[in-house]
Amino acid sequence: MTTPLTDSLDTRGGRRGSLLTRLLRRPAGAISIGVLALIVIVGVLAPWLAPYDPNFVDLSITRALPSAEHWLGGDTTGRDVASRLIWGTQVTLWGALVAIVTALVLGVPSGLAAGYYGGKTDRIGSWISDGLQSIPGMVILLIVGANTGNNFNILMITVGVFMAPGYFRLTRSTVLSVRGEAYVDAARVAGLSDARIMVKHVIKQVTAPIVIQSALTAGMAMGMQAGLQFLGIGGGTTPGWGAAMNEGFKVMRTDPMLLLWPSLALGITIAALAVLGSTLADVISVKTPTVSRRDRKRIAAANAAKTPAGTTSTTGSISVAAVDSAVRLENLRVTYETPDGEVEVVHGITLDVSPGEVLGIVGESGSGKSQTVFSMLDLLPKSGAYTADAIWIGGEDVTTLSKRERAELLGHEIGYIPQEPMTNLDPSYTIGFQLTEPLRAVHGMTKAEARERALAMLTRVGIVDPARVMRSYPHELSGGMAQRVLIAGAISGKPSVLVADEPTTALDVTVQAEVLELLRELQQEYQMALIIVTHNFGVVADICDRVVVMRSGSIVEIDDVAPIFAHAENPYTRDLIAASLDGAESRTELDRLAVATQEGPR
Ligand SMILES: Nc1ncnc2c1ncn2[C@@H]1O[C@H](COP(=O)(O)OP(=O)(O)OP(=O)(O)O)[C@@H](O)[C@H]1O
Repeated sequence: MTTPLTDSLDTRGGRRGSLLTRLLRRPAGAISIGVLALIVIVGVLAPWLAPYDPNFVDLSITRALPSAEHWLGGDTTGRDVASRLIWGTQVTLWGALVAIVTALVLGVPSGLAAGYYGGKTDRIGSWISDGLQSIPGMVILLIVGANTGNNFNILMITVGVFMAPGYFRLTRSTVLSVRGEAYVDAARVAGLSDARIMVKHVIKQVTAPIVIQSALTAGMAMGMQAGLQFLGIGGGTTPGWGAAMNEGFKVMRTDPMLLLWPSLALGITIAALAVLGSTLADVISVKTPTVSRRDRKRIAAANAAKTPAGTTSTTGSISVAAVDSAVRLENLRVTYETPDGEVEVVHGITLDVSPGEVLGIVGESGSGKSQTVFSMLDLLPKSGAYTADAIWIGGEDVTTLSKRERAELLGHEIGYIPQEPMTNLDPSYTIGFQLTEPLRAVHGMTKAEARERALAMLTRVGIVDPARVMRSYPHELSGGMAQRVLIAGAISGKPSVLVADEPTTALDVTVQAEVLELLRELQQEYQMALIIVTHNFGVVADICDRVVVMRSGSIVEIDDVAPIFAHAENPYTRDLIAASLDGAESRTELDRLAVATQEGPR
């Protein structure tokens, strides 16, 4: 049976032009960009625009007033003020660029590593960053200046070093928030390497705050540079604006214009950078795509619907030989480091899944279902750890493999379908990119091959207009469509085991039935072993061959579905069945609802 598509494209939002276009639409953005563009043009074209050599002395124009030959007059030693100001633009911009590039090169990669890897990397990075911030920068600059003959470039690199902690902290905190996003875990599950995830899914989120920070940092770097030159450090023969301010300051009473021109140039540039920074912040935050309110409500309602309960005991079952199992866990234990010490949350469970079998892992919230599958996928968070006598996947004990070899199984041997489809898709990329990226990076397909496979998979999971969906962003899809997209992604690598963690919990009731039907069809078509984590015995009744019942980190019962429903041995299983089926729509009821939805007006 083919699965009809009942979800519709939600076309809210969409693209609103490039960043530059959106900036230019705002008066503050247009003015600041215009001013800065003019300053950059003056700086770059200084050799052609400046009418005189900035250091050429013509005593006849000493303290001369503005004239047709010397637009801003002459300074106290007979040099052309306009030429020095124009060359000063180039020097000031260059100094700011050196400082920003230094700060970026030091701060961003270290912030990325600290946020992404955490642990020791984070601690060391944070110590260095805090240490740098506690050192009085000006004292170090004076020492560096004294020891390098006031070398301008070295001084600006030093300024950049002291600005690096700003980038480090910004990048680290942005990465920490992105790192927890489900779509980053989804990218790992799809088999992408850390480096690729960092480049494609993390750096993109960090770019916007860094651009804003750079606009503000440029102003600060110019201010520091001018301050140093004002103190007579790092000026040399280079006529920077700060050096010009120093000279003007000395004759402020008699020739105030000599102080006014460089101060104006510096003030206008820093103000334009500050305005650009805040407009950028506005524009970028407006653009960020988000999950629609309807989908947020749906996800929140589904999460709230989960119910708790409580008991213990441990059992295991081996139905086939290890090498013949699609998956077999032997004596799996999962522990977490907590402030109160180590806590064991899965207590030595043993279970197996045969090729082509659908196994349900059922239990109340907190019973250890997710920890069990995360251990299987090697995706426990950093504070968690597992031990097992063996974990067999595809006839191989994967506990003997390295972390990297384990990661290579993801996307190839094991596919994963998450609980909340929306949060598992990166809002910054089109569906097409997110489907083709693992196919190209993990399966080595060409762009065309990956696109063809992705289109075929989308068609297979019941998406009626796959080309259009490929061009869409996640926020343009409904929850059901997003889940179909994730299913398409999970099976596109043709895994032999598919793990689905509460795949229907976040979906509308009518869509739940369709998605379960689709999973069953795909499992039979591809002859995959399907492990389905659920708290709902209704799902078990619909789709599973065998069921593992978990409670408080232990298995209380394992059996085929029919005998479990007919005469479950454990009272907890019987309670769970009663609780799940009471008030939950039966398969027939779900089918009836789905048919009514397809037939009736939408
Ligand atoms: N990061 C963590 N630190 C400490 N304990 C944790 C952590 N994550 C999970 N646990 C504990 O592990 C136990 C099992 O959690 P698990 O997520 O496997 O439950 P579950 O059965 O999948 O429930 P749910 O259906 O709510 O996801 C719970 O008691 C939970 O509190």
